[in-house]
Amino acid sequence: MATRKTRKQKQPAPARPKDSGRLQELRRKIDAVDQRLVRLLNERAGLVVEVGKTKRADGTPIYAPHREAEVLRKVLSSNQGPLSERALEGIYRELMSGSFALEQPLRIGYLGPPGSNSHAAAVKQFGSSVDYEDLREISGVFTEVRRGHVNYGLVPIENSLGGGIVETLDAFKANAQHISVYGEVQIAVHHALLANCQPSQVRRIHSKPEIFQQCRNWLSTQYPGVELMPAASSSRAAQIAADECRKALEIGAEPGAAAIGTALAGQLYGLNVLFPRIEDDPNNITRFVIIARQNARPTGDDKTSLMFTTDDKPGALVSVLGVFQSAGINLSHIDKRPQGRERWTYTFFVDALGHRDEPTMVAAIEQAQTHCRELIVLGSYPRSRRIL
Ligand SMILES: C=C(O[C@@H]1C=C(C(=O)O)C=C[C@H]1O)C(=O)O
Repeated sequence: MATRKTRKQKQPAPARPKDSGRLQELRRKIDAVDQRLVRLLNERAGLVVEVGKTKRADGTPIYAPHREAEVLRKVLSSNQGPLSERALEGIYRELMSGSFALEQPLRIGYLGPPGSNSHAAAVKQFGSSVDYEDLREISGVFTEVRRGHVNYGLVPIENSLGGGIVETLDAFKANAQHISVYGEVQIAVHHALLANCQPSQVRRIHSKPEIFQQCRNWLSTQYPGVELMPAASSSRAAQIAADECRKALEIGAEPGAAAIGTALAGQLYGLNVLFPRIEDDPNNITRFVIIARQNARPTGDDKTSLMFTTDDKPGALVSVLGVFQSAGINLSHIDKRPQGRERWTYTFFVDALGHRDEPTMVAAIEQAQTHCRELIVLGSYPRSRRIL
């Protein structure tokens, strides 16, 4: 008996709508513009190579935040659209990242492992043409910058909801003589609950203590009795939770471990997003500082970070702050940490608007010093007004 072959009828491929003549013409024009853009980008790159030679000859730092601020200001002010400022800034940041590779490859240290908020901030600031080194502790970022193993470091300094990041402030106390604040970066931060179980099975949540703080209301409503486990970073927390889940599954137990971190950390370490955006404030912003072994030049719109310990007498702090008030210098940030040697004495951290080379700032710092046991200028750097 002849078997009937069920031959699949070859279906004709669905007809792709033909690009209209208008679309083809527009794309031809885009291709021509791209050719011109590539030539122009390489003309710019050729100049950057020359800048790099000059810098290497006279020892000028490769990364120049004052110049980047100027480039961005000029570019954005000449933009007449329809490209948005955000899009243009993104393109220029990546372009300037490419410049580093042409001048001298840069190595940036951040609080890792990959997938942390520090990682996101570093990539937004320095782009994809630099090398990154993920470090395990904030203090490690300071050490590696100090030792010259990385050119620059990026560390969180404060969060709009939770306030100062104590490890960073303490690391400044330990390294102030050797490290400068060289720049600042602000990023919008979103936290996700990451796990490999059902929401009702979560028993333990790992994260950085500051992140628990930023999700405090959400956690107390959704997970009142759950164990909160501190980790060095949110991405480290995701690694730990993923390991615990794996081990629980191996012995047939319920995987009750979760982490609060970025959705990217979930992807990297194999955890699902149970709940996205669990931060109590949807406009949650973290400010990071770039640390270096050199000082940044003035741009006309700068900040100066100061660290000081006052004399132990009534009104000492008011006297220091009063100096800046009298000089008409605005203060944008104040924080404090226990000084460490004597009980109930504090080290204060203040950001003042202006550059340390400006005469009014020079005079104010000199005057403030007379009210302090010790005052150290941590650095002056371009003020960042944008949230990346
Ligand atoms: C080219 C330079 O080096 C770097 C790259 C820049 C650029 O591509 O425009 C700007 C500042 C520097 O961080 C420079 O200093 O001018």
